[in-house]
Amino acid sequence: MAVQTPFYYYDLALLENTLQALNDAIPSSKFKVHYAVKANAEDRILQTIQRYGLGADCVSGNEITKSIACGFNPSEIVLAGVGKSDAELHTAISNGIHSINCESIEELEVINEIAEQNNRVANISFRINPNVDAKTHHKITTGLSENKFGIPISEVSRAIAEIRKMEFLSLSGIHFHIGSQILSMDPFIKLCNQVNTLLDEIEGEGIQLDHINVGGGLGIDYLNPDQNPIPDFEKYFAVFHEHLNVRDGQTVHFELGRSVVAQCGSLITKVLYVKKGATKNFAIVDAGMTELIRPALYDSYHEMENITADSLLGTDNYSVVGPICESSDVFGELEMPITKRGDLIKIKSAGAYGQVLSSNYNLRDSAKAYYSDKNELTSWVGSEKKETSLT
Ligand SMILES: Cc1ncc(COP(=O)(O)O)c(C=O)c1O
Ligand SMILES: N[C@@H](CCCC[NH3+])C(=O)O
Repeated sequence: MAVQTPFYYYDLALLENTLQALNDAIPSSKFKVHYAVKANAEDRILQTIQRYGLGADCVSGNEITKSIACGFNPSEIVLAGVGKSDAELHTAISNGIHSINCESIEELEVINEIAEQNNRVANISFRINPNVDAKTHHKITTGLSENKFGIPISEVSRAIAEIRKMEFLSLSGIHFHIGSQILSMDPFIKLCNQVNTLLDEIEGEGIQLDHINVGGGLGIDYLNPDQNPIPDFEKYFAVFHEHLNVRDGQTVHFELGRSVVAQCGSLITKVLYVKKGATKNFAIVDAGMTELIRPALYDSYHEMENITADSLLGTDNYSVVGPICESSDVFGELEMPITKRGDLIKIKSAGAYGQVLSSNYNLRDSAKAYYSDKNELTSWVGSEKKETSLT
């Protein structure tokens, strides 16, 4: 079978185990998880997640349309985004999604107009910027005052005054998202404390909210993906169960992306050349920042493994680089079994913010996705090389 490298490989059994672990860890019937579609929007991934009862957190009109096509009920879809276009708002409102996370007072008037055109009342959550430091990479921090996201806490009263004037809007919740790849629970505890104070204030204005959306952000173990394939959902949910003062009748929404899908995906790439450089060996592979941009964008670490090398031949150090015409097109440096042209390298933890962030820069072809429940691929790897497992 002709299989073109590079390709994404998704372990659906691991995805299902992760979803089961997530559901088992939910401590309260008031908790509802919406999967952040931006992390991976492959049909089969979305369909699997939908089967486990999660809702969808979208950031574009196309994500809403795709989520509905993959089986999500519009009443379990939320939309966020600092710059929603009129067309995207039409998509959200005409489909009757659960709520729109409004990120500025300026946006309210536009949403109100579009709701009126659709002759519907739109449920609004205020996305509030809590100025909580997520203590993660600065490029994926979203809840600090300097970030573009959300309404500043100091503006909440004004936002309430404005929404009261809008005939086609109903304030049903508040929303937060402080950042991504968060491993310490401290920022989430700080967030809970901020939310509690704000809930008191909002209730002081005579408003009862039906949901509190605390966003996503739970991190994964990029350093030990094989040992820790499933994040500690129990510890994460316990923080909110313990620290959030949820009122009777209120639900708590979560928007988890990375923690659901990162570990089930890998990028499989073939070694084109092993080149002896002046100071190091380069393993030049056929995947690049076009298939996985995280190392180039955030200097992020992804574990790699030569899955076809003969381990008896010894090891050497390699800088694994892609073919793209950019010096940042580097996946990392590591010691691997002696590597040669034609070997396959598995770049792990690529299921989140991998394929969705791919591009055709340098006019490259788009890499395809394969899934573990089709054994065509395992036999392909086996016939190309020696018997090896992708999982
Ligand atoms: C508003 C919002 N919700 C949810 C997520 C998902 O975050 P994560 O993949 O870290 O769980 C993001 C991305 O950071 C986001 O911007
Ligand atoms: N793209 C980022 C996460 C951003 C999340 C979206 N707000 C990453 O790969 O880590």
